[in-house]
Amino acid sequence: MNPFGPRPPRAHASVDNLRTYLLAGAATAPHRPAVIQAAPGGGLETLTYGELAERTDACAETLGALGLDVGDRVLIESDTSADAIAALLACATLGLPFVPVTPQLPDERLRAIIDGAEPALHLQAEGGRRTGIPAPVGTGRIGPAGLTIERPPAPRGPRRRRTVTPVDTAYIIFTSGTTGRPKGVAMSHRGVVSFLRGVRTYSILTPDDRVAGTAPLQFDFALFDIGFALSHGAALIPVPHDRLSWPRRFLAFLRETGATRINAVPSLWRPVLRHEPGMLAELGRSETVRGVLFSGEAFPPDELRRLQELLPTAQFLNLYGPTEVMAISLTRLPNPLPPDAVRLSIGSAVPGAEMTLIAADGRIVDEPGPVGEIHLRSTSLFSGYWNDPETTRTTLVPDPLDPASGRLVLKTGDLASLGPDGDLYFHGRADSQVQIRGNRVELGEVEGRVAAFPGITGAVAAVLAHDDDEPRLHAFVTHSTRASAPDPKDVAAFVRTVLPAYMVPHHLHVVDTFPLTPNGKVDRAALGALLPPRP
Ligand SMILES: Nc1ncnc2c1ncn2[C@@H]1O[C@H](COS(=O)(=O)NC(=O)C[C@H](N)c2cccc(Br)c2)[C@@H](O)[C@H]1O
Repeated sequence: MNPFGPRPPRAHASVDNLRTYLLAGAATAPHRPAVIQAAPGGGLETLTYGELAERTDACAETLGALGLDVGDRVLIESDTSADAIAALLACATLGLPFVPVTPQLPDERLRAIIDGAEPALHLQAEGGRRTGIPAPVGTGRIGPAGLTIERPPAPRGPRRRRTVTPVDTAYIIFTSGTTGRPKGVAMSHRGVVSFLRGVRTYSILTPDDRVAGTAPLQFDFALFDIGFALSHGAALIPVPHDRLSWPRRFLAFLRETGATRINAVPSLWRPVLRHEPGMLAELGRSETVRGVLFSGEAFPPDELRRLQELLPTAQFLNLYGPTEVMAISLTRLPNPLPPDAVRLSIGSAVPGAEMTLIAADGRIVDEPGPVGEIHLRSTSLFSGYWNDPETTRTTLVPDPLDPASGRLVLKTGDLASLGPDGDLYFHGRADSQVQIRGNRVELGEVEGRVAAFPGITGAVAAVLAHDDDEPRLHAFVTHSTRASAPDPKDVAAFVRTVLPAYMVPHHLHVVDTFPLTPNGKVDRAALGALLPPRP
C-alpha cells in the first residue's frame, strides 16, 4: 500500500504504543466497564471498553483529517474523564504528543505552556470555559460524540512521517520549573508502556477492580491511574474535582461508585483523617476498599498508621519515581507499619528497571547504612526536557558504572539508603537536606519526631529566614480536632529528648492545613507566607 496514502500514519499493532497497549482489553472483553464517572445531570455513567474504543476511533478520525503529522502537539485541557481518555488515546493512535492541562490552570501559565509546546491544537471539554487561545493554534471540543473543531489548526506543510514508532513522544508533562519557566518532560510510547508493563507483572488488579483516581490530568499520576486500570482490564473512576475538596463528599463518592482501590497523594488523606475518621472507618469495615496506592511525596509514617488503623484489611502500595521515568518502583508496605519505622521503603525497581545509589564521592553504595543519590536505569527514561538540551544533559548523565558504554542514567536528586532487606529507604531530596548551624539536617527526621507528639496529626519543617533574621528551623503542625492546640514548649521538650538541639524547631506554628501545590503535594515554598507578621 502507498505509505504516503491519504490515511494518517499509525503505529503497527506489533510495536509499543499507548493506545494499542491500553485498549487491548477492548478486543478481549468489550462489554467490561472501562470508565465509571459522575454523569453531567447527576448519578453515574459507565463506558465499556468497546465504547471507549469507538470514541477513541471517532476522535482519531476527526484528528486524522486535519493534516497533522507525527510529532505535532495537541493540548488537552480537561479533568480526567472518558472523553479526555478517548482524546488522548486518539492522539496516541496518530503519534500526536498530548499535553494534558487542568481547567484550573491560570491563563498566563497556559500561555507559557503554549509558547513552550507550540501545539497545533487546543482541545477542551464541551463545558470548558477557556477563551483567548492565540492563533495559529487550532481549537476544538471533546464530547461524547467525539471532537468538534472550532478553528482548524494553521496548515503545517506536507506530511514527512510514514508511521508512529515506540520512540515517538506520547505526552509532554509541563512541571513548574524552578526557574519559573515550565519544563516539558517528554515521554515516549516505549517509556510509558515499558513502565506499565513492569507494574503489570505484579498482577495487582483483577478486571473486577474499580480504581478511584484523584490526580489532576496534568499530573502523570493521573496518566498512571488510567494506564494502571486499563492495562488490567479494570475500571477507572475519575473522582471529580468538586468531590475532592470535602472529605464527606469524597468518601460518599467512593461508596457510591463501589471503588475497590484508591490512588491519591498522601496530602489528600490529611483532611479525611482529621474530619471524617468515623466515616472512613465505616468504609474500611465494608471491606470494599482492597487497596490504597500513594505517590508524589513521602507519606508521613504516623499519618499512614492512622489510615491503616481505619482500613485494616487494605493493601498499601508506595509508588515512587520522578515524572522523567513516569515512576520506577511499586512497593507493598506492611499493614500495620512497624511501630519503629521512621521512613518508608521504596523497594526496588519494577522489572525492566534498576535503581543504583551513588555516594557524594561517586562510589556505588551497595551496603546498608550510607545514603546515596538514586540513579535510574530504565527504558522509561524520558526523551528530554522539551526544547531544552542543556537542562536535559544535567539530568540524563553517562552511566557512572559504565561511562564508556554511552548509556545514560537519570540522576534523580533523591537520597536513599539500603535496608538489610535490600530495599531502598527514602531519605528526602538532596536539596531538602539543610544545614543548621553547620550540621546536616534531614527535615523528614524533624517532621517525624514532631508528628509523634500526642494530638499532632501532621508536621512540616522548614528553614526560614524571618525578614533579615538568620535562617531558623520552623515547624508547622496540624492537630486533631479532639485535642487542644499543642504547647510549643512541650513539643520542643518532646523533640529534645531524642534529637540534637540544632534539630529542635525554633518556632512552632499551629495551622489548619498545609499549603499544597496544584498536584497536591505540600508546597514548601509557600510556608514562608504562613509566618505571623513581625510583632
Ligand atoms: N513514593 C514517594 N515517596 C517519596 N517521595 C516521592 C514519592 N514519589 C515521588 N516522590 C518525590 O517526588 C519527586 C517526583 O516528583 S514529580 O516529578 O512531580 N513526579 C511525581 O511526583 C509523580 C510520579 N512521577 C508518579 C506518581 C504516580 C504514578 C506515576 Br506513573 C508517576 C521524586 O523525585 C521524589 O522526590
